[in-house]
Amino acid sequence: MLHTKAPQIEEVVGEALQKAHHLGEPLFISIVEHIDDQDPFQFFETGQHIDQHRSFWQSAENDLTMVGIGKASQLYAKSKQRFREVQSLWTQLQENAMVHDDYNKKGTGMVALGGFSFDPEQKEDTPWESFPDSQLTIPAFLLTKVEGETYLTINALIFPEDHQQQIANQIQNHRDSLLKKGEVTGSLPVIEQTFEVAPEAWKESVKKATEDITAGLMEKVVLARELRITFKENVQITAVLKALADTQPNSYIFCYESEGDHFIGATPERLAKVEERELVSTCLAGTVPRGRTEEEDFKLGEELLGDPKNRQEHQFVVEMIKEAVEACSSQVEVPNGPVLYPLRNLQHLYTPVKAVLDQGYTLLDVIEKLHPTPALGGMPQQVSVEYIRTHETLNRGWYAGPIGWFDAQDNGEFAVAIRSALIQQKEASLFAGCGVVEDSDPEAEFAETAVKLKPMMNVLGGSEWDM
Ligand SMILES: C=C(O[C@@H]1C=C(C(=O)O)C=C[C@H]1O)C(=O)O
Ligand SMILES: [Mg+2]
Repeated sequence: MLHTKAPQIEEVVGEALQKAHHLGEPLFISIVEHIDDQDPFQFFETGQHIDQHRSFWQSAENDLTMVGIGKASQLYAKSKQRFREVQSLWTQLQENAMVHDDYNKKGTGMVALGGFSFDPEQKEDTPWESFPDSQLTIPAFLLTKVEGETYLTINALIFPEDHQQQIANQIQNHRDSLLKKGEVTGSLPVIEQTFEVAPEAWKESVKKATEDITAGLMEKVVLARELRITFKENVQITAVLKALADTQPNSYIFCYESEGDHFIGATPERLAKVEERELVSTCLAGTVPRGRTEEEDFKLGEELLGDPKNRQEHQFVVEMIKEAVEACSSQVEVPNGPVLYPLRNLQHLYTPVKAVLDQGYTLLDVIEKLHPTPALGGMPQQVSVEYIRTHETLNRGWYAGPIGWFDAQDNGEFAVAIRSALIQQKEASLFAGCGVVEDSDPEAEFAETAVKLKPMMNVLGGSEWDM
């Protein structure tokens, strides 16, 4: 990879064309510029006129926002080896790339954004036809807000037969229209109908799972259920996204647009983050609602910390993550017990795991080892995933799968896509699951999933909705 100063787009395209001719194959170009402050939601909104393939990511710590418009290239892999395949496609793409970047900030330049489905062995497509087993996009235009500064990356794949002027003009025009100032004006949707998919059968399945656990089949399994909504009109996605960001602190705000469908959510759960080889993973499992008063809130939190059933749910996650992290890193630090992680509608048990990633491993290697953790699959991993495949009637698609990004400097972060919805024009499917252990009570687990649906319901016109 070649690093030089950011020159005129036309010059870069010309230079890339010459090289592409010489090589007889396409060449990837990436140009990073420092720009004036730009509203990411407006950028996302304007981007729909350029390509209906967009992505949005805001970290839970709110220190990194990225908005991708269009696709300069994509990484796909279908097999069980999908994480490795994506990694090797990524390495290949970087070999033939010309990068013009004066800043070298994380999340700028060549960045891949996207995700993976929960279970690549799930045969059913509906309703996830637009979201393949893995889809990572290197956007044509990427807005990055990091360390209080704003950057725009232009990425393009230049083919030997391309026309210099035409390509340069097109890039320049799109760039200029994306950076025009304006307001996001859309409104939140109005619900026509909500439909809870088979609640009684779901409670039965929780009961059956507790029996199977008692019989020794496994120790924990996460079972999810679905809520379907129809709206009066097509959902205005930017308004929903902005409302999520406004109402869900301490959460990753994400949206992936693929062939007109949107997968959107506000998840609190980090899977793994790597920055300059420092690895952080997170154990998040065990749940109670927030209290209506400060007193009630405190009481609920204390009860959660002392509750054996929730502690057990959590402990399985800690054990598995610790083992997976130890397999690829050193100096692993795990606190002795969990603390509370407060969200707007619920509070969880939280244990961070820190380590230094060993040479030779990448973020995707870590994701491969971790996914799915017992927070989304169960314990043991293989048995619980198969149990979900056979007993859960919904198709998880990207729900509970790893979503995130990585850049060419091996920085990156993945979260698990919970507290989320698949939105298809006037329809939405919301998903929520819970960790079932031996002492789980079906009614209580049902109530827990209802609270987990709240963050999405509240921004989808369901503010009156209560369990
Ligand atoms: C599966 C979900 O959440 C997971 C299950 C939790 C639990 O059962 O206590 C808590 C956090 C997540 O690990 C979901 O929100 O859909
Ligand atoms: Mg739970």
